[in-house]
Amino acid sequence: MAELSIERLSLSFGGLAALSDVDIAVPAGEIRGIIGPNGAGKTTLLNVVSGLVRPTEGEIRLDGQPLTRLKASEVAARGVGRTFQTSLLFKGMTVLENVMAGMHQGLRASVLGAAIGLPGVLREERQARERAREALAFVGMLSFAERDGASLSFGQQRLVEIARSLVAEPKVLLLDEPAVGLSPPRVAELDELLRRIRDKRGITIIMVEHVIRLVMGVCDRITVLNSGRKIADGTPDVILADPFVKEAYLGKSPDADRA
Ligand SMILES: Nc1ncnc2c1ncn2[C@@H]1O[C@H](COP(=O)(O)OP(=O)(O)OP(=O)(O)O)[C@@H](O)[C@H]1O
Repeated sequence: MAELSIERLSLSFGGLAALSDVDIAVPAGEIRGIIGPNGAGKTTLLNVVSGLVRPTEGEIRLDGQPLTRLKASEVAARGVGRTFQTSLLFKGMTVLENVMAGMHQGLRASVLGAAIGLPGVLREERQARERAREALAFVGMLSFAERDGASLSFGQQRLVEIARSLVAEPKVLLLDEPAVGLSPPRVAELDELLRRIRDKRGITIIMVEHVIRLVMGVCDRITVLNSGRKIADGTPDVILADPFVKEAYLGKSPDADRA
């Protein structure tokens, strides 16, 4: 299990401070929620951690090793996985192939090698398939393996996207609004899936989410951002009782009771 620390992180877009001096320490094996009103900087935070955007200042460390100046592919190779707020699966590819696309470079090369019939790679390709099938079973989507990825509902695609991130065997998984498009019973299943990802796979989870019932139910701790600043950090009970949080987020946001 791995710990992730974010230290004094700041990022400005032109004159706008999207993140200001943000400190977040996520211990190994924790499920951490990141909440805040629209435009608070939550997705920007995930973009900086995953190496898609360079911070103006600050440091990000995985088990003490700096990630801050690495490219996104290098951050992924160190063990930081990611799903996106609105991403869709590749069209014209089956669900299984979509999951296989999440594997590391070496395995992807062998999948390509198998496609053009290179000797010696067929066994590896079978193993890659097996791993992808196992990840699909883990998220409860194995029966969709041979369907076209684009034919799935948005919520189902989000689950497949989680499977795709799992085949890379991340140490830390960043999830951007994984509950979007899920009905309440599916949200309850996602709650259970997140716990299994942590408990069975030993993955630390950092989740940006607006569905408050999910965040309060599954997260060990919650960090609240508002206008790029951290305004609170604590257990769900502490966050629910915090008057600043109520005012900045829970009281005002139409999303607060969306679940
Ligand atoms: N590439 C960019 N260029 C300029 N400004 C940006 C860029 N990305 C984000 N911003 C701005 O940074 C601020 C934080 O945006 P961000 O998307 O991180 O918020 P968020 O908390 O994820 O919001 P939401 O809940 O709506 O997804 C916003 O004011 C946004 O307009």
